Amino acid sequence: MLHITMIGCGAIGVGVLELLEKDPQLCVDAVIASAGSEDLVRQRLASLRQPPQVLTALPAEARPDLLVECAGHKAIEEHVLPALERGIACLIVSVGALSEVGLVERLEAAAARGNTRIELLPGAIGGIDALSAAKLGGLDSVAYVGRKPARAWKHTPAEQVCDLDTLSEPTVIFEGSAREAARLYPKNANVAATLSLAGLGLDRTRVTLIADPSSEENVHQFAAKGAFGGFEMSLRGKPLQANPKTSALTVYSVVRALGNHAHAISI
Ligand SMILES: NC(=O)C1=CN([C@@H]2O[C@H](COP(=O)(O)OP(=O)(O)OC[C@H]3O[C@@H](n4cnc5c(N)ncnc54)[C@H](O)[C@@H]3O)[C@@H](O)[C@H]2O)C=CC1
Ligand SMILES: O=C([O-])CC(=O)C(=O)O
Repeated sequence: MLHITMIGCGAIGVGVLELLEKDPQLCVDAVIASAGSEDLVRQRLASLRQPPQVLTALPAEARPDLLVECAGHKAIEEHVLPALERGIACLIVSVGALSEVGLVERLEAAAARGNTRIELLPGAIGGIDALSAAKLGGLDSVAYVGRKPARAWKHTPAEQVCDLDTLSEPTVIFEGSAREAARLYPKNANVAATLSLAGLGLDRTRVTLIADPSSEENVHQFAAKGAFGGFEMSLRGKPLQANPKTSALTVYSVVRALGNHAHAISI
């Protein structure tokens, strides 16, 4: 059995814990919550058969097999970097955090010192395997369009671009590089960062973000061209009820990745 510690216990975290109850080969022993939110997190976990322990940091003596981040960009600096230094393998869902200049190199250095690894999870998008394979032959262009219902852009810089409450037609709220998208939209542009890290890089991947008042789905589309040929992908994700910014597929992506570490055959 694999012993896991999870960072963050919000919409993704709770969804992952509920699904993992069905897998006897995986056990989340502890969740790391933001300081001050421990009681709220314990309430969220109360319906689980074996609720994990709630902590605010990984204890010095703890050695989980895996640490999985489902919290947000700040958790990478706060929890993932120190865990890597201690030799704990980490899975990351807040991939947009890697848009901060120098953070990729710091993560690599920490993992090297700890003799361990970091896995960036696909989350709400698919096709990362094909894109990162295509990169080996050389890519010419990768363009990504992320389209979400207007409510998913609440409390983001999109509020300075348009009035989300009265929006009547699809509106482009951002055009630019994946690095800038991930910096400005840390809860909405992780997919843009993932595609760019798998493909042409954070500065050469073009990103368009759209608020669409008539959509009920988080739609992720990308097109790639290169020596391998061409690739177009369109994924219509259902948002999680607990957080309309986040697609349900992100939960399944985390559970799949954890299962692949535990099961005899990974796919
Ligand atoms: N790669 C992908 O496709 C996607 C990635 N994400 C990332 O996942 C993150 C979490 O998503 P949700 O669960 O929907 O958000 P959420 O807001 O429902 O839950 C996040 C939880 O993490 C906790 N948290 C935040 N910072 C923390 C820290 N430093 N240490 C411990 N706990 C912390 C919060 O208190 C909250 O309970 C997002 O912020 C986003 O960065 C989200 C959707 C898709
Ligand atoms: O869950 C999604 O649809 C994608 C998302 O929020 C992100 O890319 O950060």
